Amino acid sequence: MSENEPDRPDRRHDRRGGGRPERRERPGTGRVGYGGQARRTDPGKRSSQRPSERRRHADPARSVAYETLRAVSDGAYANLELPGRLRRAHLGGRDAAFATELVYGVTRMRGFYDAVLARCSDRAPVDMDPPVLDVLRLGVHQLLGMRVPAHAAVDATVGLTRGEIGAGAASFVNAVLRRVSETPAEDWMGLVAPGAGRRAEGTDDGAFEAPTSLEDVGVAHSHPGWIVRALRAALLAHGASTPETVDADLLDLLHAHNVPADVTLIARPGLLEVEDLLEAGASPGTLSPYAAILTEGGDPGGFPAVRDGRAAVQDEGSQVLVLALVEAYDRLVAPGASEPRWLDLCAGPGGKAGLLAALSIPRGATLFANETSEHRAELVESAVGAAMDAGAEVFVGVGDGRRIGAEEPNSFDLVLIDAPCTGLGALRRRPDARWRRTPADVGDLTALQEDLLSSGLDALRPGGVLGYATCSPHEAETIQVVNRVTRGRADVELLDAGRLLDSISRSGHVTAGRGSFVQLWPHVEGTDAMFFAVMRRREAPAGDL
Ligand SMILES: C[S@@+](CC[C@H](N)C(=O)[O-])C[C@H]1O[C@@H](n2cnc3c(N)ncnc32)[C@H](O)[C@@H]1O
Repeated sequence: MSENEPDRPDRRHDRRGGGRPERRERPGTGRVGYGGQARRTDPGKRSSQRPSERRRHADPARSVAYETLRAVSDGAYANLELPGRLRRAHLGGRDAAFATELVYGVTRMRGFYDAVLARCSDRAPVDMDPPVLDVLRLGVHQLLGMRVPAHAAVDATVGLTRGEIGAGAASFVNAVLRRVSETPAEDWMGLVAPGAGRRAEGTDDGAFEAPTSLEDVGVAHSHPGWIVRALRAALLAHGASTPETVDADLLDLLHAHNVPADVTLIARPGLLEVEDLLEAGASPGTLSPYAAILTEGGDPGGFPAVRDGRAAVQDEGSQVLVLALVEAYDRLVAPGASEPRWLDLCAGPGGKAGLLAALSIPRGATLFANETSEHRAELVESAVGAAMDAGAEVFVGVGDGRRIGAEEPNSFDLVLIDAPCTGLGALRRRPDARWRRTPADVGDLTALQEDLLSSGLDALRPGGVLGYATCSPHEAETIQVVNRVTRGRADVELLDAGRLLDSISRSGHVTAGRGSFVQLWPHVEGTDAMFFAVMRRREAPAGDL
């Protein structure tokens, strides 16, 4: 076994923590002073190597992980930053997988790891030098999240520190990580978050201990407290939980955010048969008839159809909301439509536009894909390329979607608004979003979302259908936006999005639809937490119907 390999196959974050462990010695009684010698370390665990023999430099995988985390701390996006760094360091195979696990593991669990570090140092994580904090988090992830053997995790992280930061920091990191390693991984949760409650994996029969503190729930599952509270409220608001079940459901949801999601592909309808992906080793999806799931970390780039755009990476939640909207169009609009025009108001980077473009071909519709960012509009152009080669008529434009309703009123038979949002529904795939977002973002985004929805409704032809979607379940961005905008409009009716979802889903019945809205959940449907509502512009003012 290489030193990079965990000694247990399961690298997942252990959801069962939170129960009170039997106490041995209380960590934190021997905290490590910063920038100097450890005040207390177990002499029996000291390295037997002389300093001159100790590792001076990190291996390339850890270096790439460290540099990526530094970039993320400075505002970069992990998913955009890491691939280029892996390429430039010529890392592939197991080393690339190891670096990826380090980056995403630390990004997911750093809230919990910081609570552990706070017990092992006399300096709070927020007061540490950011580079030192990043290496410490890398070390803690190896110790607690990956179960890399303690000596390998500590020595390699100290070598990384010595090479990247300096000898003084290396001795501090050495002392703190040794302190962390003195307590078994499974005990840490109960120590730093005793009120987090407990939910045993795969059971709902009594193996649940209710949390007594939402702050501790956030620490244990590494989510900021405001997100924990917002998600709990969202579970209730969307009817996914009752007051009796909400705490157990919340723990399941937060746990799901910390488990890496499988990559899901879509075989774009009319361009590729989903069977072609299944024959190449993918598994069928659970909701979308066009979904193919790559389990075991399959590489989408290995599929020629992904490379040429007949297939794409797309979560099933995103697939089904487009399919449900087009189902509404087929039932209510298509029979009377001539030269239909479709609008994707917020199209970048183009995942849903790619699906809409494929679906527009047999329906003879022209798709206008609008995006406010020039760069993201370029990505839309490439996403719709394969459908255009197959005959789709697509125009990509750069503009502010808030103005289209006034500039082109009553013009489109179908409008999709996949609104800019907090992304709290996609934390499995974008773990850095939980640390980037703030409660203030919610207010800014809901104002924009309301303006976009009003504009999209104005752009809709009477009789046309509109889908409003977010990859966030936050009540303010979902139910409240739709209710506030539609309340004042007698010309708009909400359609039963749940029934539309049922009619296009593989099983024919999905519990996610309640009333007019659909809210999917990672811990229930296994998708991102997409919300969508479908509405129709009435043919005539309500009084004349
Ligand atoms: C959730 S993303 C859309 C994802 C896209 N539908 C897809 O499936 O790939 C929201 C997009 O809205 C864009 N956006 C933000 N403000 C906008 C505005 N005022 N008008 C149009 N697009 C906007 C953002 O740049 C972002 O690309």
